[in-house]
Amino acid sequence: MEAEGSGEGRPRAHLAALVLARGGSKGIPLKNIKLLAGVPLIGWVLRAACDAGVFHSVWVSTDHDEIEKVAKQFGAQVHRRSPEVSQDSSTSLEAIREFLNQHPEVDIVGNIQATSPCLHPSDLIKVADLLQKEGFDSVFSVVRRHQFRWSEVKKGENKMTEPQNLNPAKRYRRQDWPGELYENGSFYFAKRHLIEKGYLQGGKMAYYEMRAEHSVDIDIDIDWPIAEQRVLRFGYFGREPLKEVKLLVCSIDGCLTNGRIYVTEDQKQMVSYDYRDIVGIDLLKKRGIQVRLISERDCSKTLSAMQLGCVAKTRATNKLQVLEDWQKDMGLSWKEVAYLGNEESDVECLRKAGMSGVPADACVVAQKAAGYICKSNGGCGAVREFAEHIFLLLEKVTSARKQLEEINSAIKETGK
Ligand SMILES: CC(=O)N[C@H]1[C@H]([C@H](O)[C@H](O)CO)O[C@](OP(=O)(O)OC[C@H]2O[C@@H](n3ccc(N)nc3=O)[C@H](O)[C@@H]2O)(C(=O)O)C[C@@H]1O
Repeated sequence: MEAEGSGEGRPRAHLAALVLARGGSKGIPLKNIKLLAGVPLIGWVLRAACDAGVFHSVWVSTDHDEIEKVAKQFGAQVHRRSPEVSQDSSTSLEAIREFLNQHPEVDIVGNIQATSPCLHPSDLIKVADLLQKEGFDSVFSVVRRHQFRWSEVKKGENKMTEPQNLNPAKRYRRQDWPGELYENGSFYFAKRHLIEKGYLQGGKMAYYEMRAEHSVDIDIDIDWPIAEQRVLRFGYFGREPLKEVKLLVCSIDGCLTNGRIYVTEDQKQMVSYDYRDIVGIDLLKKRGIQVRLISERDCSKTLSAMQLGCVAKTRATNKLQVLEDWQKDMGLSWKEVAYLGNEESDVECLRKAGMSGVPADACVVAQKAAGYICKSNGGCGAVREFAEHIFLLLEKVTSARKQLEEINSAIKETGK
């Protein structure tokens, strides 16, 4: 994470990334650490900031214990802020000033907003360059929009609406009009002296134009599901190259079923499953992903009755061992294995698998170990949902390759 000197014997100005994440929020409770596509909201931008390699320090300013924990998990340092700058009415500028007061070593601070989770290291590398090499005092993110604006007419006003940026007699087609630049709220970088004077934007200013598909701003509750789809498609997933999943191992009781066992008077056992999950398994198989099932219980009769056509291991006292054996047989690395579990006995497999998920009603330890928490409960569509998550990540593998190329070319361009 540590940024290097300028190479001319003069150390570069201390550039700090600062994510503001108070505990209270107007709409969604504890929004800043709510899971977005299986990752806590602040995690998305912290991952990009840490991996950019241009910051001397990466910080989260918070007033909340749980947010502090998550921030540290994602490699950030934590500034515990005062209640005065943690109110609904507190501005970002107030919180940034408080941070700077307590950190005299920082020369330039970048307020990266967690509410814009599609940020990429390549963006931050270019911004650092504008500040440190090209000498800008402040840089903020914008996005290009092709939107025609009209003046507002208040009720009772005897006025007509007027076109603001178009000529109705000659309406441009999208491709004939460059559009306009809008602040998109992803980040605001500024030198200390500006912020101390009460400005986030000022001095020698520059904007940084972000790609439209990376420009996501979670403002209200309904933005959340849209943002979720966006990060899965366009977000930054970390440095480690993603690998295609080749095998899904699914725990039977509590994932494929809801865990309930009905016992009849003649001692027969019955479980129920959701047909959507069977569709999920079929879709995975069609995409060339093997699905195997695992249970601690002897449920072989139930399984043969279900006719799923999946390899299964019942009475598995050591699930990790079973997975390791399967991996060896199939010649797979952990990265190529996805695991859906719900119990304490699944925790090790969840931790090791390249992709891991739990149904919404999984036990807490399993939830903590998993990368993705389904919205559906076990036996009620969790397998189908996790399959969908795997498909989106497969698309991601392709775009991650492109991202890596972009990071490398950004580094080359800026000569770092
Ligand atoms: C730099 C700045 O002025 N940011 C403001 C932005 C910005 O103008 C828009 O994003 C532009 O599109 O707007 C606000 O944005 P919002 O309230 O969503 O805050 C953005 C993120 O910053 C955290 N935050 C904000 C203020 C504060 N005192 N402490 C904080 O921790 C929030 O928890 C959230 O993660 C707004 O909509 O009211 C309030 C923010 O203060």
